Amino acid sequence: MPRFAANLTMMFNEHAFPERFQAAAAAGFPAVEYLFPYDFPAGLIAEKLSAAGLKQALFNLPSGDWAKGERGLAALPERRQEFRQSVKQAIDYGRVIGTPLLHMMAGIASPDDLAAQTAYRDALAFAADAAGAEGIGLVIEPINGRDMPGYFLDDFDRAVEIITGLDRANLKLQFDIYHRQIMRGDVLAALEAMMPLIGHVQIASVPKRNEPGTGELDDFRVLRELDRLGYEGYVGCEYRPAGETTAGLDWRTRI
Ligand SMILES: O=C(O)C(=O)[C@@H](O)CO
Ligand SMILES: [Mg+2]
Repeated sequence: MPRFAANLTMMFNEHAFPERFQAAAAAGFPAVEYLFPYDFPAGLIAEKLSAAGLKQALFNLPSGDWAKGERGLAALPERRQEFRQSVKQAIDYGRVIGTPLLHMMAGIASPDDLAAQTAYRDALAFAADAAGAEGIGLVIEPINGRDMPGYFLDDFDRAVEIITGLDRANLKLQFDIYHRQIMRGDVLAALEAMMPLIGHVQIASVPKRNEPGTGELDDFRVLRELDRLGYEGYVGCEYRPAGETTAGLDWRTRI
């Protein structure tokens, strides 16, 4: 059975963010992930984690002005300085919170734009090296264009090619089963082929992004396949509960 991390951005929204840690632990999760910790002091997040007896699985680098539609800075050449500052901020937080992984979002840019391609590869190498110096891994995640129109990293094969090309031991793929099913399907074959490069996995049902087991894919079969393939990381539960979070958690007993 995979080890699950509750995604506190999507789950336990019945509580204010700082109270979600305790709620996730009470619901039996050993670990948590979320998009951004930056609205709170890193020390407070570390206290909440430790008081709840939780491990941190991952969080994202600052990704620009989310409310205005920004989804990362890495592929935006004109934001290079800000991007580099964001790497520093994420690593400062990561050190205090104790995260093993950071997710670097690419931004809204055309994948065919040569300047964006160069900026992205440069940003990725910079962030991987800076995180690696602190013993932290870096992941990148292909995201489907229906949820995130115009997102630069919109293809799994391209992500694999970029990761392989940069050849950094701490640079891996964030394989979100929900995005893969929407973009390409063929989930089991892709997991097997990409497993050596996978640093983090996330799951939600397709198409509604609710609890696993409520959509078109046999999510439980996919989760058992992760075990068979020897995946040892966390599986982030990055789904929107259909109702109250704890009321929908019985899917974990059906794997
Ligand atoms: O949307 C997702 O999927 C994620 O994993 C986020 O980190 C980025 O929005
Ligand atoms: Mg995801």
